[in-house]
Order: sequence, then structure tokens, then C-alpha cells
Amino acid sequence: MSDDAEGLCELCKNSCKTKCSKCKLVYYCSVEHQKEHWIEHKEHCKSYEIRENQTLGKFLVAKRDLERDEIIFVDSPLFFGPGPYKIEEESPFSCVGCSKILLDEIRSCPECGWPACNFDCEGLKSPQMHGLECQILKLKPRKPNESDYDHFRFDTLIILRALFLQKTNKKKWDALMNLEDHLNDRGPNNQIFKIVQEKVSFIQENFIKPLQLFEKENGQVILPIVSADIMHKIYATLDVNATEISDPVDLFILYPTASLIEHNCVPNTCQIIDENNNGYKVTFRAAMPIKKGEHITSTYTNILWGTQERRRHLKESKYFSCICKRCSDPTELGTYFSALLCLGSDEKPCKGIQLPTHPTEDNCLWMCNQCHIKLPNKEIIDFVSHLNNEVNKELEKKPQMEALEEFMNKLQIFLHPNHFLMYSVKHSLVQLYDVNGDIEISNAFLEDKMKICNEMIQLTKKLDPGNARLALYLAVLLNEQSMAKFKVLTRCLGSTSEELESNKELIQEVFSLFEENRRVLKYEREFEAGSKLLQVVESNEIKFKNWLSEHNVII
Ligand SMILES: C[S@@+](CC[C@H](N)C(=O)[O-])C[C@H]1O[C@@H](n2cnc3c(N)ncnc32)[C@H](O)[C@@H]1O
Repeated sequence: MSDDAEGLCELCKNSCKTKCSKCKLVYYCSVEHQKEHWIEHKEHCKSYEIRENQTLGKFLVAKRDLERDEIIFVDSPLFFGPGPYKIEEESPFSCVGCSKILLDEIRSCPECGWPACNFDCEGLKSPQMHGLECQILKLKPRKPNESDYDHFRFDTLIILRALFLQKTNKKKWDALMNLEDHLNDRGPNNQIFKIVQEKVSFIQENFIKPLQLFEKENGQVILPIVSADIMHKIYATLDVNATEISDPVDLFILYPTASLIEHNCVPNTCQIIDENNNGYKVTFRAAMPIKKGEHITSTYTNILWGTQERRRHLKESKYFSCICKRCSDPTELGTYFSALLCLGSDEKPCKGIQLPTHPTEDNCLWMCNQCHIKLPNKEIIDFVSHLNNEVNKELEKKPQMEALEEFMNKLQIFLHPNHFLMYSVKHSLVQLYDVNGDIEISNAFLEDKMKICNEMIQLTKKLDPGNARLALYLAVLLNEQSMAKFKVLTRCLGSTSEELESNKELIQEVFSLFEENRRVLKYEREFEAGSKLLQVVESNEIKFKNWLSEHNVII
């Protein structure tokens, strides 16, 4: 890449203008000099660097300004496998070789007998998948009356795959051993330690003991390090660092570089995992411009939860207290995503807003911004958790529009219109406000729909300005808004071309919404839900264009 700046060629130190196109940080006077210098430069050819401090441990920082959408890095897994906690007797088995769900005929690995999609599935031989663990699995005798689910313990596979790294890839093993594990936070008395201990005992009894017997009989050591401690460490490392995917299969994937990215409740990167025969490589892109020196962040929690819920989840699962800008601000960056309405008292009714006084302090008081009445945190937590259950129950019923509207009206007595529970109800509701159905709808109805869509669009953009996590949510809203505005056009205008011409602004707005939606779905289109939604958006756009041309509107 060339720009106006000049620098010295990394090899010959002559002045030149061409930069390394990958890291864009160093200059080369010629392709030859770049090639010659590659072995030395390779290690540093990155647009980020790893730093470390007391609070965060290791983290990534931009070495130069990064543009929105720019790829920051592509990471290959250290290893991956079925989730280590899941044993669901009702769910179908997946192939031990390629992880494909086995819905039809179940075949078996010819060596160990574990479920497989086909005898010649490539994953059965692959050392990253089943190739190595097979030699241990086949040593486990099947007990009389043991059910398939008790015998084929898919939850243990990922631990065996991790243990094999000590043998097959020292660099990956060292990387695994060096990741944060928070083992000190998982003392013998806590719940997670007990759950893991049960699994470790199972692995030791059923796989390690037979393995060690085999090793003794054959005078060879297959796996030198197999202690309970090392297994606890692997479980803990997975809990803190692994990326979980559930579609199309449930997998835990551990990445060496992605594991170092720090958490932020407003992430500045988005990640895409390539699930198509590419060994689950992950690509991290800048979701917004990132300035040189800024931290590169991702999110470990659900950004559609309120601050209390996110912080509790992070504390329990990742062992740290988030103090990001969103968590530190009682209004959550002006979104009021956790705000409640103050009811005041019989004598003094109040229409103020209840907010946490110090959101990053556990158990802080909540205070009304008008009457200043204070409420204990516990009371708020219990109340919101009760409402949360009610919302889940209501949405599970897949209610009709009127029922959901009634439910929302009850909720809005207590909750700020932007509260996260209102968000999930309204997001469902706007999709039920059907503008193209058989029932004739009123103008007021259309106005309501557009108002809610607009508020929700603005709110979603504030919560996730880079579309790093909420692209699908935003795309649904943009689509609903475009269809509502389209309906308005068909309504408020007659069918003469002059009348339509006079409403060019609205036509332009509909086009802008379609265009924005295609941008928002740019990366989501790779996945089933995103590609389906994009098809809907594109077909709506065609309908709109056809309608315009039927009415002789020149765009
Ligand atoms: C996936 S690891 C990230 C890499 C880790 N910092 C390391 O040194 O290996 C997650 C851990 O990093 C730390 N961490 C990440 N984001 C943080 C944040 N925003 N505030 C405090 N600690 C954070 C926590 O210890 C967390 O459990």
C-alpha cells in the first residue's frame, strides 16, 4: 500500500513510500527486499500488540489507527470439541469425527465404536479431531447395562484433545498452559470445582487408568501429564477463555490470540467463525475506527442485559468486575437500559426515574432523580428478576399482538421505556404490527409502529455502535421500519405521479433503510439467520421498486 508518507526500507534503509500491505507499519523499497526481510518481520507483522498490566492481565492494543471493517487478525484454534458440561440424553449424538449432528443412520468409528457419520469420515483419522483420542476411547470397556449416553461421554472429549497437545504440538500446549485460568478463584469448596472434580474422576477412572495399564504393558508413555490438577486447569482455562458456538453444533473452541482480547460492554470488534471446513478459524475485524494505542475489545456477556445482570455474569463466569464506561454510568450511556420508574407513594406520587447511585458497587442504593427516594439494591434485583421471569413466560407463549401489547402496557407502569425487558417485548411487538396483512390498519397504528421502530433503532445503535453483536436485532427493526414507511407512501399519496414526486423525501428514506440494512447484514449473510433476513430485505426492496415503477416514479 502506498500513501504520501515516506519511510526507510526495513532492509536497505533507503527512502521509499511503499508500506507492508498487511501491518501497514513498515516500509520496503521493493518486493525483493520485502521477501528477503519477511523471516525477521513476520513476528512483528501485526496491527496490534500484546500488553500486560495488573488489572487486565494480557490485553491487545492497536499499534496504528485501524479503519472500520479492517481485519485485525485471523486466529486458528489450539483445539476444539463438544462442550465439556453438556450431557443431554434427549439430544442426538454428533459424529465423533466431524461433529455433525447424527439425525439419520448412526454409524460407528471402526476402531473405538463411538458414533460417527460414516466409517470413512475424515475427522476419524484427523489428529485435531478423533485421530488420537480414539486410542484411549477404545480402551474403555463398556459396562453391562450402561446406556449409550453413559458410555459415549462426549463431554470428556475436549479434555482428552487438550491433553494430547503435550504430545503433538508443544507450542500449542505451552500456549494453553499460559492462558489465564483463575484457578485460585475456584477453591475446593465451590460449586464449579465440585462439578469439575466429578468429571475429572470419571476421566481418570474410565480413560486414564486403562491408558496407564496399556502404557505399562507396552512399555511406552502416550500421555505423560494426566494429573487431576492438570485437568482442573484445562477445565478452568476453557471456562475463562473458550468461545462457545451452538449452531450448527455445540462446540467449545480455544484460540490463542482471541483469548487475550479484553472484555468491554461496548465492544470495538466483531468476530466471525468460519464453520465451513476451515477448522473454525476466527476473523476479528474492527467494528468501528480504533485509534492507535486504544485497547482492542470484545464482549464476554450479553449486551442486551442490564448492568447488574452483565456484571454478575462476568464476575461469576470470568472472575472480574467490569468497570467499562457503560457499567460505570448509571444511565448506561444515556440508554436508561436498567432504569425503573419511580412510583413514589400514595401521598406523593412521582414520575421520576430510579437509577443505581454507584452501578459498579455491588449492593449500591437506587435513587429517584426527582423525589430522591432511595431503594435497596436487593429489592430492585428481586423485582427485576420477577419481571424477567414473567417476560420469558409471556414471550414463550408466542402471544398475539393484542395480548403482548396489553402485557407491555402493564410493564411500562414500572419500567423505563428503554429498560432491557421492554426492549425484548417491544422487539417482538414491532414484528407483530403487521402492515401488509389482510386487516386494514389505521394511520395511528402505522404511526405507533414507526415511532417504536425509530426509538428501538436509536437505542440499538447506542448499545452497539459497531454492530458487533446486535446486527440481526437492528436489521429486523430497519426492515420493519422500511415496510411501515412503504405503507405510509401507499397511503398518504394518491397514485398520480405528481403526488408521488412530491414525496421524494419519504421514498429516499425507504431506500436509505434498505441500503443501511444491507450494510448491517454484510457479515451476517454468511450465516443462516442473516442470509434469510437479507433475502427478505432484498425481496422487500424489489417490491418497493416495482411499486414505484408501476406508479411511474422515476428514482
Ligand atoms: C479471556 S481472558 C483475557 C486474557 C487475560 N487477560 C490473560 O492475561 O490471559 C479473560 C480474563 O482477562 C481479564 N479481563 C478481561 N477483560 C477484563 C476487564 N474489562 N476488566 C478486568 N479484567 C478483565 C479477567 O481476568 C478475565 O477473566
